[in-house]
Amino acid sequence: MGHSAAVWDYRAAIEVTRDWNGIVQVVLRSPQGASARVSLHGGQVMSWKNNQGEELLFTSSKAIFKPPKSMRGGIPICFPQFGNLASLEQHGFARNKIWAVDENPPPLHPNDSDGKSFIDLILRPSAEDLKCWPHSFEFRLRISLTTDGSLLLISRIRNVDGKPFSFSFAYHTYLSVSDISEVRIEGLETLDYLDNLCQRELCTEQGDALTFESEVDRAYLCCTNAIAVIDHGKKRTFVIQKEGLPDVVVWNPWDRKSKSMLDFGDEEYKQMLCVDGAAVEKPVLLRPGEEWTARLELSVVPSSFCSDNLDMQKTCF
Ligand SMILES: O=P(O)(O)OC[C@H]1O[C@@H](O)[C@H](O)[C@@H](O)[C@@H]1O
Repeated sequence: MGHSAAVWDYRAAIEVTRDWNGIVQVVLRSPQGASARVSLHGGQVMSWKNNQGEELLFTSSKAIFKPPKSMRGGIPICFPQFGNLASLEQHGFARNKIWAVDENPPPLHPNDSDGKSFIDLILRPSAEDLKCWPHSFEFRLRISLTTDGSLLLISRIRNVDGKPFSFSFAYHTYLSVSDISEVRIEGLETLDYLDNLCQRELCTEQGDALTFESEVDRAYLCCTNAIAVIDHGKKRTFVIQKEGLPDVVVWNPWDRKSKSMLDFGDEEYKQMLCVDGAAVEKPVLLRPGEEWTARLELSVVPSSFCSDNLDMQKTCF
């Protein structure tokens, strides 16, 4: 694979399996026992477990694991469209496609290589994709698990076309929580958001922290680079750090919408919360030959964690 074993032992850190549909899944492991499972279907992270083997991502008990639909849970990739605002299918086609493994990926940055297991997945448009979205691109998704069990997703999208194109994007992250009533998000206070439940009306977050007592479907704009999802029930905090992703989408379907989704249990809204690092408000414009990078790092710390520790730098002004 072109890497020295001291830096990265591909065979020791990665296991390749197949799911019920014969689709390749890749398991990354950290030396301390954390793991992440990634499917070539959608380039989707299906599972992320901490050193104690506890699952950190939500998967619906009614999830359908059959292409071409993406599975309800984990981290689907929304590209080249987020939501249903343009002509493509909801959240774009990337989450429904079979990605390829790059067997010879570019090496990790020397400062970034210590103990990480990683896999590079590639998506290029098929002839069918080009009919509905006529833009040639190469999407490289690097999924890494650090020694301490953090999950790092780096997307590199390159315009390999002769003309510019624009897109929107999200890491649609289904976090597993103890009970939604025990959860709060810090880092979104005072921010403007588009409320998808009110025709994308522009509102401003008023509370000290975001808590949940009904359906929420919002795109927070110009967010800080780090936010915290504090789960009092599990006494743990997800720290979400992002680069190149100005927006954060927060979604919980609550009871009524849950009942309308075939691949979601009626009560499962209590155990999940989607918090997506995203670029949705202003489409990303890529000129021929240009590349766009978006980085998301998810880690978990004990609940004594204080949000003062977060790097609250703005990503846009
Ligand atoms: O059912 P889907 O296509 O996976 O989408 C689920 C939800 O995804 C969220 O990110 C959107 O903001 C919601 O509007 C949407 O309902």
